[in-house]
Amino acid sequence: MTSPLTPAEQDAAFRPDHTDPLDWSDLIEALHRSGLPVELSGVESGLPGQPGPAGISMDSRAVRTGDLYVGVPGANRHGAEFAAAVVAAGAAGLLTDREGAALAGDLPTGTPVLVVRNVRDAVGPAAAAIYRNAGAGPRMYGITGTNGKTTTTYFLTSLLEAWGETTGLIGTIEIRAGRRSVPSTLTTPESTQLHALMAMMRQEQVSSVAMEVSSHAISYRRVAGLHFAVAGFTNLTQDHLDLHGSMEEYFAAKAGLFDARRTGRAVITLDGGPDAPDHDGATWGTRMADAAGCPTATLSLGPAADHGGTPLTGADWTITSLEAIGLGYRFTLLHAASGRSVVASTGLPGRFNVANAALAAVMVFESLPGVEWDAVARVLDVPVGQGPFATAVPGRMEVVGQSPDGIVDFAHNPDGMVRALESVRDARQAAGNTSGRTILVFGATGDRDRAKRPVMGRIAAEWADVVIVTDDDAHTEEPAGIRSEVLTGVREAARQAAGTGRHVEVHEAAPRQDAIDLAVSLATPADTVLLAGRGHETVQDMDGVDVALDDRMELRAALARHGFGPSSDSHGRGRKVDGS
Ligand SMILES: CC(=O)N[C@H]1[C@@H](OP(=O)(O)OP(=O)(O)OC[C@H]2O[C@@H](n3ccc(=O)[nH]c3=O)[C@H](O)[C@@H]2O)O[C@H](CO)[C@@H](O)[C@@H]1O[C@H](C)C(=O)N[C@@H](C)C(=O)N[C@H](CCC(=O)O)C(=O)O
Ligand SMILES: Nc1ncnc2c1ncn2[C@@H]1O[C@H](COP(=O)(O)OP(=O)(O)OP(=O)(O)O)[C@@H](O)[C@H]1O
Repeated sequence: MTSPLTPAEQDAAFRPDHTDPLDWSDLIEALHRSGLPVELSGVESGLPGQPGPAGISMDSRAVRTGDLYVGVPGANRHGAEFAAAVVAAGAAGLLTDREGAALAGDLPTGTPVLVVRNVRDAVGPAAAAIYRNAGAGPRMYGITGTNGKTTTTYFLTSLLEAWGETTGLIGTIEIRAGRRSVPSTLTTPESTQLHALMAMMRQEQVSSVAMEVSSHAISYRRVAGLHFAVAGFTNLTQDHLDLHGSMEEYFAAKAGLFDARRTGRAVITLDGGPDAPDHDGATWGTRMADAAGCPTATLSLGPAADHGGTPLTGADWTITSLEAIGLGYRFTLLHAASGRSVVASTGLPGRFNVANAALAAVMVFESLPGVEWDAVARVLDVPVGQGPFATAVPGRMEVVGQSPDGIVDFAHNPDGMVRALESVRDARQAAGNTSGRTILVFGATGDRDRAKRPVMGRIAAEWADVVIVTDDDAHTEEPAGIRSEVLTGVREAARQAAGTGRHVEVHEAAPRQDAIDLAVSLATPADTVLLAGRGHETVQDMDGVDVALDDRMELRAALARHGFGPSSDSHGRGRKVDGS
């Protein structure tokens, strides 16, 4: 992910207008209360008289005067290497581990150095204390899962706003506090920034925050010191194995969110993804519900599940019917305990967006138990294309052209690819379009999870009629090498398809702008051009060079160049997909 902001600009955007300095003794006391013994060095006799920290940062490029600088060990270096420079630039003191204290060298006399055993454990509690976040602040909604986090957070804020809440949003695309918004760098920011943000949310009188919680964030303790009123789980499928090593480890990282010390109530989607291998028919969702350490409500997607399943028995909430209308859907959600149902609709293509909308609705119901059912029904039960789940989410199944349909989606892992490809095929079928083809443009990211490249290549050729392999963020890797690994999978599946009489046309084209133009040049009005992988992103990282590239703009321009028109509102007549 690439942000147009520098680390310092990004960090500045997250800070509240003012924070009173925290006494050093109060900071040490807060760490002790969190079970973290602190050794103090750098001060000869007791704590210094000067003010304690009024901010906190773990990046030397973003440190401000008066900050506590946190030196964490990283993959490339130890952050404490920068301690002398940041103290000279005005940092109030250093929080680090033993190794960091040694690396920091001689700091000016009187600079407090707080030494803890595992510094990542201490950052969240220290930041919470500095920004006075204990027990204060907006109601927090956390979302985890491989896919659907961003979309669900947008649906959540949109629904909460319909109830008159002032919302904040923290995720892959942007960070919003009321009316303030900045583009994101990470899906879940570091805890230094998260706690600053919480203070800013209070300042902006935000009452509820929807936040994506990545597995990286849990593993790196970024959410330490935060408390979620409700946390939701979408699904688990292959991704991020470079960090976690195995699906079991990836699952365990996600499960860490549903710890009673961190979360008040869990909402777990049971059938949002595939079965968990070697667990006797259990899905990752049913395993997550079993593993959750806090009170849990379960959601079964039934007809909105992958390939349209039967609802799982015993779920607290169930989607009982689903109707496709234009590119969107209308669905019914049943609450088992009360026997009551609500009808809701989403304007976004893809059954998975019904799953995201249902999860958002259940999380709100579960967080506001006294809420008036009829008031909720009035907000949700509106025509497709209206209401809280009509919200377009930037770069998520975003429709930018029609005849041919031109769609930009962020699918960048195997499951996301299958879902996106399936939904465009379903939409054509439901519209009675039998001649249209799927023309897919995608690539894989460099320096990340190589194992998924051929897998995504195979999926592309299994589902699309024309596959154009191009570049994504190559980072420091050679782009042609990445394309070739993807193409291995594409060609293998295309050969298999040929054996069954299905022809898949395969191309390699770069740069990405050329690939998009090629896709549109091959399209007829009955086809769908799907650009997968980059979604809302506007900058492509090619060996450290930021190249301006927005798939949505490129696709619009290519459609116009080839004489096709832009999209118009597409909500048409109803077509029954499934349900009771
Ligand atoms: C691979 C990875 O996760 N790296 C994280 C890690 O960086 P690192 O170990 O490479 O750090 P390093 O370069 O060795 O530096 C060590 C320390 O020195 C500091 N430093 C370094 C250089 C400098 O000039 N000044 C300075 O202060 C760094 O801020 C860091 O604290 O520690 C840093 C500080 O805590 C993180 O910001 C950084 O996240 C990077 C930016 C990142 O891209 N992470 C991605 C993979 C990520 O977290 N993604 C998830 C999931 C997204 C998804 O679901 O798809 C997310 O939540 O975004
Ligand atoms: N519930 C879902 N199940 C499966 N796939 C989904 C789901 N929701 C969205 N997708 C697919 O995954 C892509 C990413 O969606 P979204 O950004 O909402 O997820 P995310 O979890 O935030 O991903 P990331 O953290 O990588 O941004 C979408 O563009 C779509 O192709």
